[in-house]
Amino acid sequence: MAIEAWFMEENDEDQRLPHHRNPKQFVSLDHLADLGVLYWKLNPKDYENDQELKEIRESRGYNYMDLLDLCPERVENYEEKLKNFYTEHIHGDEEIRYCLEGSGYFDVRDKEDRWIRIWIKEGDMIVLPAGIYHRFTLDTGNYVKLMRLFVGEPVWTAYNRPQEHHPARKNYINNFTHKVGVPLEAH
Ligand SMILES: CSCCC(=O)C(=O)O
Ligand SMILES: [Fe+2]
Repeated sequence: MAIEAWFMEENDEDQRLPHHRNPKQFVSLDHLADLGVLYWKLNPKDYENDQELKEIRESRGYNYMDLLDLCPERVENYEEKLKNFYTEHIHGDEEIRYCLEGSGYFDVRDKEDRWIRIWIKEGDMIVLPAGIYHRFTLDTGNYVKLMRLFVGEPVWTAYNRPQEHHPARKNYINNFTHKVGVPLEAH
């Protein structure tokens, strides 16, 4: 099954809960693609020899790779990292994550500044475009193992909102939000 995403109910409940609206309001992959969010379903079992992953990495130039095993025993400053992950931010580059085990939520802002919650599970790979406001939390399963990919030397710097003057933000706005409904000839 494809990935699930939905509009979030914003309230003070535990961030690890699903935060569905009532009734549930799901978001399609097309809607995510409109925001510049890319998605692939891959086979996580033998990721070291996966031809499909290899092809994605080659075609998009993702030559850097490491693994993030998100549990207190394996991550320094675990609590602080989790807190930073859930603070709304952007990056100067794409954020590319491939879920090998466990699950978690990537929240992204849509064009009307609503939160969309994207549920990442084993085999889900997503790319968040540079400049999109986002955050991440574990779900109630409390564990995820992610592959992180990057073009060249990785830069993980997070710029917390507001960042309206950041070049990556301006670029994102130009590419993904301004041109909605405008015919191609008009550009
Ligand atoms: C746990 S990876 C996702 C968190 C995030 O947004 C980031 O690392 O910048
Ligand atoms: Fe991020």
